[in-house]
Formats: sequence, structure tokens, C-alpha cells
Amino acid sequence: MDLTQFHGIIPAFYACYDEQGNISESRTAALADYLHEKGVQGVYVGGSSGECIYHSLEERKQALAYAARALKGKMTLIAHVGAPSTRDSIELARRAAELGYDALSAIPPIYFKLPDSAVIGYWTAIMAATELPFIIYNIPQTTGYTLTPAVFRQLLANPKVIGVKNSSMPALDIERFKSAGGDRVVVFNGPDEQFVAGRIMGAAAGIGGTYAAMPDLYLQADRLVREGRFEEAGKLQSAINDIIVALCSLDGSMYAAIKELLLRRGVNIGGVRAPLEGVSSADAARIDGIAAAIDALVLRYDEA
Ligand SMILES: CC(=O)N[C@@H]([C@@H](O)[C@H](O)[C@H](O)CO)[C@@H](O)CC(=O)C(=O)O
Repeated sequence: MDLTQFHGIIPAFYACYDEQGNISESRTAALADYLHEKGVQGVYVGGSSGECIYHSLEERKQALAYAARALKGKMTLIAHVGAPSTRDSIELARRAAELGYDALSAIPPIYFKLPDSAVIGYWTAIMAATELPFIIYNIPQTTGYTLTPAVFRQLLANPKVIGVKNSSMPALDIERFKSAGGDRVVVFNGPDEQFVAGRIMGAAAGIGGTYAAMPDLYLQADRLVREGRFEEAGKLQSAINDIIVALCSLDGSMYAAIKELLLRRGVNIGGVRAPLEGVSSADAARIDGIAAAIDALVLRYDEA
């Protein structure tokens, strides 16, 4: 398999709602067009940033279908199918395969603290459900389950495993997974705040929740790393982190802020689903400032 199709900048796709808060096909298409025009390499649909945890199974299938209809054949499509039960994950996996996704991915099962054997059994059952390659999703800060290199090595016995999306904070984890998997795996950087570090430590790609807010900047950071211009890449990362910190310091949730920001770019994908909190009136002016800061950076790095 040509793993280069999974390299590069892969925004975590957001939940796109209509005015009533239902998943919207036309708004999904609007976000898809925006990202396609920006030139990102793929999208990760139905993950944390896709608010999957607040969707019914039918809504998750809708979100997968709408994104695939808008983007199939235009970029790499990864479907997140993690759910509390193996049964639901298998149903989502089969749907993603029918829709033409390029790969599946899943968090470990959440709520009960399960032993490694149960988690391995869960991921293995998803892999057995379709012919698609599989990307393990390690995000201990939200799931409570930490993927170890030893468990990763065990999972590598299954040829369907082609990578790991690593959202734990230590860049060392990225290096350890890459060291365990070598050329047969792609490690995806998860924490956007250390995209550059992750790339240098072994990630060939990034999947991130703030990429769609500033795709040009991540594409630039990726280019700088590819060209070995690490000092410049580090400076850009620092500027990106100022934006992320600002986005996370508002009254509303980060996703609400990013959706408000996208609205200022002409992309209306609605708000966020409760219990996530929407933006406050005080946030509006701050989001104007964040949008202006992103524009200034894009301009500066376009000229660089
Ligand atoms: C904990 C968390 O949500 N991590 C995000 C990051 O992209 C995160 O939004 C970003 O680093 C800002 O903190 C991703 O790793 C996961 C993600 O975007 C997704 O699955 O949708």
C-alpha cells in the first residue's frame, strides 16, 4: 500500500449543523469545499472535533456519508468509528467502507476501564469487519487508556494496522511508535501545539482539531519541516500556539470559537451541540482579533 496518501495535513473535520442543530449536508459540503481549496491532503471525519461523542449512530453515519459525497476522489478520507460498543463500531466501519473511505480509525472503548486484552479485542474486531486499513487512535487524556509501545507491537501483528494517531502530549511517544512500526506505519501527530516537534520526531502527518481554523499555517509549517528549515518551523509553531491559546481562552468551547471564525471566512457550519458551550457576546470581538492575527501570519509566511 502507498502510505504517502496519508502524509501531510489532515484536518479533523467538524460537525456541521443546520439552524435546528441537525447534521447538514450542504454545510458539510461548504466546509469540504473550503478545505479542498486550501489544499489539505485529507480529512479525519467523525472524531473528537467532529463531536462524535454527542451523536447518535444514525447521525454519525450521516456525517460520514455527507463528507464522503463532498470529498471522495479529491483527498484522503479517514473515518473515525470508535464508539462505546464493539457492535456500533463495526456498524460504522462497514458503512465507512461502503462509502469509499480510505482508512478506519478508532479510539479505545470508553467509560469502563478495560484491560489491554479487551481493547485489543475491540480494535481487532473492527479491523475484521472490513478490508480497510486501520489507524489506532491514542488519546489518553480523554479516554483514560494509554497505548504502550508493547501493545502497539502486538497490534502490528495484524497487517491492517498502518498507523497510529497519537494525541498524547509527549513527542517521545511519537518517536517510540515510529521506532516500533518503522516503514510500515504512519504516525500522525495529534497535539497541534507541537506539530513541528511531532513531525521531526517521526510523524509523517498531522491530524488536528485546529487545522481547519488556519490550514495555510499548518501547510506552511509542514513545508518548512520538509525543507529542513527547522528554526523557521519552530517560530511558526510558536505563533500558531499563541492562536491556539487564544482560541482556548474564550468563554465558549474551542470548537464554537473556530466555527465562529469560519463564519467570518464565509463558511457557516452552525454552532456546537450541548453540553459544549457556544460563544458569548464578549467572545465575538476576541474572535475578530484572532481572525486578524491569523490573516497577518498567513501574509507574513506567504512572503517568506
Ligand atoms: C485532545 C484533543 O482534542 N486533541 C486534538 C487536538 O487537535 C487539539 O484540538 C489541539 O491540539 C488543540 O489543543 C486532536 O488530537 C484530536 C482531534 O482533533 C480529533 O480527533 O478530532
